[in-house]
Amino acid sequence: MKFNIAVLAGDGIGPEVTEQAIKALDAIADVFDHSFVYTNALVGACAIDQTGNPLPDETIEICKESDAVLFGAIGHPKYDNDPSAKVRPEQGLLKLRKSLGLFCNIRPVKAFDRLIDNSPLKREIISGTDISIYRELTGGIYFGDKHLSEDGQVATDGCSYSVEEISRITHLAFKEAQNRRKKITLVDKANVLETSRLWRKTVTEIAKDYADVELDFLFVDNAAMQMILNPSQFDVILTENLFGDIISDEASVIGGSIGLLASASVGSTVGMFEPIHGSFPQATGKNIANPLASILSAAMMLRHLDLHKEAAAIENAVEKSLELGITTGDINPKKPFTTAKVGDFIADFLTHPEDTNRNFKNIHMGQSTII
Ligand SMILES: NC(=O)C1=CN([C@@H]2O[C@H](COP(=O)(O)OP(=O)(O)OC[C@H]3O[C@@H](n4cnc5c(N)ncnc54)[C@H](O)[C@@H]3O)[C@@H](O)[C@H]2O)C=CC1
Ligand SMILES: CC(C)CC(=O)C(=O)O
Ligand SMILES: [Mg+2]
Repeated sequence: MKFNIAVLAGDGIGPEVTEQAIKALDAIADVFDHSFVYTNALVGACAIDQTGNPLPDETIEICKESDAVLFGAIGHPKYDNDPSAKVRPEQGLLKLRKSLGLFCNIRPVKAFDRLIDNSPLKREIISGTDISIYRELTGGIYFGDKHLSEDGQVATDGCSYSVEEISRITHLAFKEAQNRRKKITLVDKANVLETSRLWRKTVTEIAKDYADVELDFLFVDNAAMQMILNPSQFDVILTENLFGDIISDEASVIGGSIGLLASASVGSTVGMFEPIHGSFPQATGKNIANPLASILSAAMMLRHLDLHKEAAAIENAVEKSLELGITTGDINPKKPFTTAKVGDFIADFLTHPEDTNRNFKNIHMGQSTII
């Protein structure tokens, strides 16, 4: 089958990790006789540099006309270090999510068996952890009215949620829980925030339609602690935009590195598939960033396109790279492989899964493998 994929590689390590995901997709196309047609488009700091706009209209059009969007990362220190910058790369990502109606961001968090001892958390604490975080993505404080007083002394960010915004992601989260261990934890701050109280009320109402799913509530401060103390208690976590952003970076410690955490952003139109990490500016161009989050995001994209065998093949290849230690320095500091070599291994394993000797030979060929 033929699929049109919009590729928004973005800034920093975005292009390097996205290139590895495309190697994996090309290998899948070979093995399963598909055709992926890629259209590159600008977003973020590189889009500002070239057009003055972090999200050119053309990018939105390309995404809307595609079957799926593969996103890298955006962000650049020249904006992070300039609080008065009027145009920022992050505005491009937020507007993109809004324009494509991507209200639901799904972030799976797993303790990979092979990596359990890489986590700073104890084996007995993280063992068996398998969480699906449902983060609301197009509402809340990231999208509220912003204001800075004329004298620059007071800044305001508004946070609002409607019943409709809460309901649509809540239904998706309950359906996911029905296919998993049938438990949802709503993470909020309902002891303080009006928006959180609306979340509790709305989610409690909707829960009546899903009698087989257990619903519980946790304040976000306690949830942050529970994520470290006892993460395997969680099945599906449902939460608003800001809390989901923070708690999922925290949860990445369980897997051993944020460089492993993939995500799917879905909603009313085309889906977008993106690692949860940012542009990791310190690593730009160094060939050291972990590409597995991007590769696993491509696997989530394939699942969304109903290509389940293909997605499983990528996940299996990632497991193999972890098993053999063909991984970057964040999880393999003693003998790190480069970003590109990890991508080469995954692609080669996908096309020749029975021939580990060949896979090894391929990644040891050419320029030095180990940094
Ligand atoms: N979705 C996106 O495009 C996001 C963009 N950002 C932007 O990225 C820029 C940098 O932000 P930071 O807060 O430093 O977050 P970041 O996620 O880029 O990096 C934080 C730390 O995570 C680790 N890390 C991240 N990606 C990794 C990878 N692939 N392999 C190995 N280690 C990895 C590194 O230790 C890094 O110092 C900022 O401009 C920010 O606004 C931040 C988060 C998400
Ligand atoms: C840069 C933000 C807009 C995005 C972010 O941190 C995220 O989606 O995880
Ligand atoms: Mg984030």
